[in-house]
Amino acid sequence: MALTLSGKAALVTGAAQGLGRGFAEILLQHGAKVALLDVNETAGSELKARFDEQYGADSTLFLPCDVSSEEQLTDAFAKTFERFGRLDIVCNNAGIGNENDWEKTVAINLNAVIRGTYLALQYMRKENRGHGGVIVNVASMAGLGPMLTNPVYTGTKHGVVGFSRALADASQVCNYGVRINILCPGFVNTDLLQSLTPNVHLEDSDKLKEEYKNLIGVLGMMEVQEVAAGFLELVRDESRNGAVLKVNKRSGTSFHTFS
Ligand SMILES: NC(=O)C1=CN([C@@H]2O[C@H](COP(=O)(O)OP(=O)(O)OC[C@H]3O[C@@H](n4cnc5c(N)ncnc54)[C@H](O)[C@@H]3O)[C@@H](O)[C@H]2O)C=CC1
Ligand SMILES: CCCCCC(=O)/C=C/C=C\C/C=C\C/C=C\CCCC(=O)O
Repeated sequence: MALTLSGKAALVTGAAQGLGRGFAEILLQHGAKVALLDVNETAGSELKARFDEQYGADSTLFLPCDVSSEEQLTDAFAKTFERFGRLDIVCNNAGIGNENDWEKTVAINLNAVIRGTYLALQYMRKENRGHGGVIVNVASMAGLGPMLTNPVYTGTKHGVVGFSRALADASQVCNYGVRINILCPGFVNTDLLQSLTPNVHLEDSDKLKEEYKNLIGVLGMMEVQEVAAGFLELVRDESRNGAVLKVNKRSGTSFHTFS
């Protein structure tokens, strides 16, 4: 069965640009209302203005939010529920790749995904006030195998995969009425890839840079829309819980594979 998105309310973190923006837009195109959370207030406000023209001002809400702040994330969930009167879809997407400030990377990529998932359950679980729903946690193919230039990033993404799979099974056993799925893209053409800097904790960065280039050669480079289609599948396919969807590209075609 495919979930109907019209009349549903969603929350997407890191929504101002890149993949988060693509996920928010595909939800809007299918009739959902979307709370856009991002730490970048300028980009978030500009996007909200653009979405107002295309989808109407009532369809979105921009909430400035640093997901690594417990107070800000909790407040953003409360404001979303207050505004839309319900919460059905949550995408924990915000992520960074800073290996040098690795504590910040763990705080955003893993701790905030855990907190965002628990907050989502609080609002969506059927035995609370919720209608049930779906959570999509954005990991990476680096959540399934090693990315040599980015060991901390790799660790956080493996953490997202393991945490989300365990909770998906718990949700099923305990009848929460909430599906939890995991999206693992390969390389996508966004600003994140421009933010890679040499890792001060590692030596011989030239060899690692070579590895990185080779990996892009093997996995290819995707555009946001190709990944957004996979995201939509995880949201809409009601038979999917605990699904890990790999999206990558070869010979110009993007592949969706469940593992
Ligand atoms: N671009 C790629 O090749 C891939 C990206 N991913 C994952 O996709 C997710 C999105 O990445 P991209 O769109 O590529 O990156 P991006 O850098 O283009 O966008 C990330 C967004 O998150 C926001 N953000 C960063 N820190 C935040 C915080 N503390 N609180 C709230 N918002 C924050 C940024 O302001 C930005 O709008 C990340 O989790 C990333 O790890 C996964 C696989 C591949
Ligand atoms: C911080 C740098 C930006 C990284 C963006 C990103 O997440 C890209 C990931 C691309 C590939 C992942 C790298 C290594 C994983 C290697 C093999 C995984 C294969 C696992 C499998 O097929 O099951």
